Amino acid sequence: MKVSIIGAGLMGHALALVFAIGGHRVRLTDNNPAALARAPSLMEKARATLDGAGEANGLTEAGLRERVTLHESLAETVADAGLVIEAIIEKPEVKRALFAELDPLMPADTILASNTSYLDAFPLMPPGRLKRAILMHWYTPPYLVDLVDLVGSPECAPELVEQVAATLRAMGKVPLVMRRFLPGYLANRIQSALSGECYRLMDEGYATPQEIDAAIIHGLGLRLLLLGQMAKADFTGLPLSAQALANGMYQPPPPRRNSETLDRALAEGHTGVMAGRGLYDWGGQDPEALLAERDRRLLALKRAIKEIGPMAGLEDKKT
Ligand SMILES: NC(=O)C1=CN([C@@H]2O[C@H](COP(=O)(O)OP(=O)(O)OC[C@H]3O[C@@H](n4cnc5c(N)ncnc54)[C@H](O)[C@@H]3O)[C@@H](O)[C@H]2O)C=CC1
Ligand SMILES: O=C(O)[C@@H](O)C(=O)[C@H](O)[C@@H](O)CO
Repeated sequence: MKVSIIGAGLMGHALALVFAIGGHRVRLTDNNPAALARAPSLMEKARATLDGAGEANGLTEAGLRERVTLHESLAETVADAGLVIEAIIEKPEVKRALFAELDPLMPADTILASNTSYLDAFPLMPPGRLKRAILMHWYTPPYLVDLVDLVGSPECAPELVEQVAATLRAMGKVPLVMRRFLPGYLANRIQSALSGECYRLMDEGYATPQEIDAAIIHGLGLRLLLLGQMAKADFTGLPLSAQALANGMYQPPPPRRNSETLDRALAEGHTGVMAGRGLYDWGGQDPEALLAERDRRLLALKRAIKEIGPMAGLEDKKT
């Protein structure tokens, strides 16, 4: 399939690699030339890491350069595209403007997808595109995290969503088709609840980022990988779960649209790994080296999980 990706940032470049590994031809664009220019190095670094673990599906460096081409022109990027994936900044009006710009440039039967984390992108799209419009939300890094949230627009036939899901399964991904739009899908909603509590704990001085992550890594993480949260409740015993709810001792933080901890970090330019510092100080380590180290460890963990097999979730793994 001819796949066009708009946005070559943290997600866009990685999605281009995912589809190239899946055997598709990819055209990638970005309205920031520097971001577009950086994409090949980021993709090759990740490809080499995957290849080192036998997870690149035989895609060579030369093959990557051949399968993923960079384009400055939006028209060139989406000409005769079967699937266009929008992976630009999470700002509704910027997405709306892009969809309007794309509309006359794409073939009538192109499937238009958005990688939005939370937005209802369908009202941002031209009405004539909605019959073939979906939300296709990936998790970073998408070449390692297999979950892909899929939501068809209210006008999109379920058969088309299933066709996209089948394409993703053929790429080894795990599409989770939602019956209707819900901001944040499943995993992002759970992650948002978790993040909301983490920001409260930091903002109110209860914990540092390192303490929070230690609690998750040494407390919650192991069981989540094997049982998720619902099967874990079964092992805990549902009476306790119900009693804990009834006791009402845990009150989630009131919904807020900012975090002082995040605001302070951003004000100091600490935007994350790509800037060398976020909530952690990464000691000026090369971002691409950090991403590669993350990927190497995730690959080893993913292999172990696959060998052990989860005891919960959609497939019958309760062995
Ligand atoms: N960062 C993450 O972990 C994840 C992000 N997402 C979603 O994916 C989308 C992209 O996120 P990131 O890759 O993190 O952002 P990013 O900021 O790393 O990349 C966005 C790219 O889009 C480009 N761009 C902005 N406006 C454009 C336009 N009009 N035309 C062409 N290019 C344009 C920017 O130059 C930038 O390079 C967002 O909707 C985000 O919510 C989804 C899953 C995970
Ligand atoms: O974690 C991910 O990769 C995805 O859930 C995302 O959409 C983004 O990280 C988002 O949750 C950030 O708020």
